Order: sequence, then structure tokens, then C-alpha cells
Amino acid sequence: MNRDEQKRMAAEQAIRYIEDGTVVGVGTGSTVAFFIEELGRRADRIEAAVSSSEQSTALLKKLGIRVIDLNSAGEIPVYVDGADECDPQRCLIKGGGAALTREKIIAAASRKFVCMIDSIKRVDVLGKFPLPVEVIPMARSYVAREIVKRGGTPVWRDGVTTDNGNWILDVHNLRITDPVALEADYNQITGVVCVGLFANRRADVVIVGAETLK
Ligand SMILES: O=C(CO)[C@H](O)[C@H](O)COP(=O)(O)O
Repeated sequence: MNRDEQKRMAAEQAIRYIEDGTVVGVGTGSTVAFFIEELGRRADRIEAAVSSSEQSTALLKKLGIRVIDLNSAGEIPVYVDGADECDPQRCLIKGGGAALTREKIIAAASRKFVCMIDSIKRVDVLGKFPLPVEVIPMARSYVAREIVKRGGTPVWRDGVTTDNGNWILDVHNLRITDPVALEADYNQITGVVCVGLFANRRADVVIVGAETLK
């Protein structure tokens, strides 16, 4: 099965977690695009979606799905998203699509986080995929120096501005053996808005193609 087939398959599995009449939390990316397609087929059966990006909002609206603000949604039953890497403890690296902050907020506000990946994203130790860190623009150089002190190699994703008006540093050369500790440590750096490490709020269910890991 090629990667797109795996992504579509995972999206077909993920849709089973969505109950009629509920608000759905929706992530961002190419895997999520397949999920939104599935959701579109059930547009009349779901209450609304809370979206993690302008990109997903546009796709949802195109398919006639009502998009509401997180502040009006209350606790969301299920959040569905992709990831860039996933370890055996269901900790994730996310943010390849620069939507990490809103994704992390919606994941935190949801009872269940269903993560869809293709098999290439399964790793024993996180860090081969550069870790995205969203920063306040004026803090970019300072945060980069702090990351270097911690052993990482930050690279500015030049030309990319997030939906929140911020910038992204992609941190290379990491081998993340303690994701909870690294997430907490990076969160302490002044100027960091969000770290694309989802360890504190990790996935509850991971779907790899047609296979569901618990
Ligand atoms: O975190 C993300 C966006 O910020 C995406 O979930 C992640 O980059 C995976 O994307 P794709 O499904 O296109 O491989």
C-alpha cells in the first residue's frame, strides 16, 4: 500500500470514532484532508467542527460542514489529526504543517485524540523529523540560542508565518528519549508559543493505515 492509500485507509478507520450529533475536532495536513472527505459524506449527521487551521476550515466549509469556535464548543468528544512521527508510547512530533499551536489546544480540549499516520512515521525514538517550535517573531534569535544550549540545531522555516502570525524553528539533531521532559523544558523558554512535541497530551488511539494500535 502506498502512503496515500495508507492515509485514506486510516481516515476511513478514524471516522468510526465520530458519533452522530457531535462536534468534531479537526487537525491539519494531507492525512486530515482524507478524513475531511469522509466527514463531508456525513456532513448532515455531525453538529459542527472545530478546526485547527485556515486550511482545514476552507476544506470543511467547502463540504458544507459548519465550523465553530472552540470557545463555543465546550469539551470536544473526539479530536482527529495526523502526525509527523509517533513513538511506541503514542507521543508525537507534529507541526510539519505549521498548525501545531491550534492543534495542541484542540487536542487538550478533547476527551479522545485519534491520530492517523502511515507506517513510515512510526519510530522507536522521536527526533529524526525536525521538531517544530512556534515562536514570537521578535524572540526568534533568542529562542534559537537557547535551543543550541540544549543541544538542538534550530533552522528558521523562512517564509512561513503561522495562522497566529508567528514563526517556526525546526530543531534538528534531536534524539528524544524523554519526550515529557523535553516538552516541559522547551516550554520554559521565553518566546516559545508552542513545542510540536505532543507528550503531555499524547494520542489516545493511533491508526496506522488499516491497523489500530491501542
Ligand atoms: O502536524 C501537522 C500539521 O501541523 C500534521 O498533522 C503533520 O504535519 C502530518 O501531516 P501529513 O498528514 O500531511 O503528513
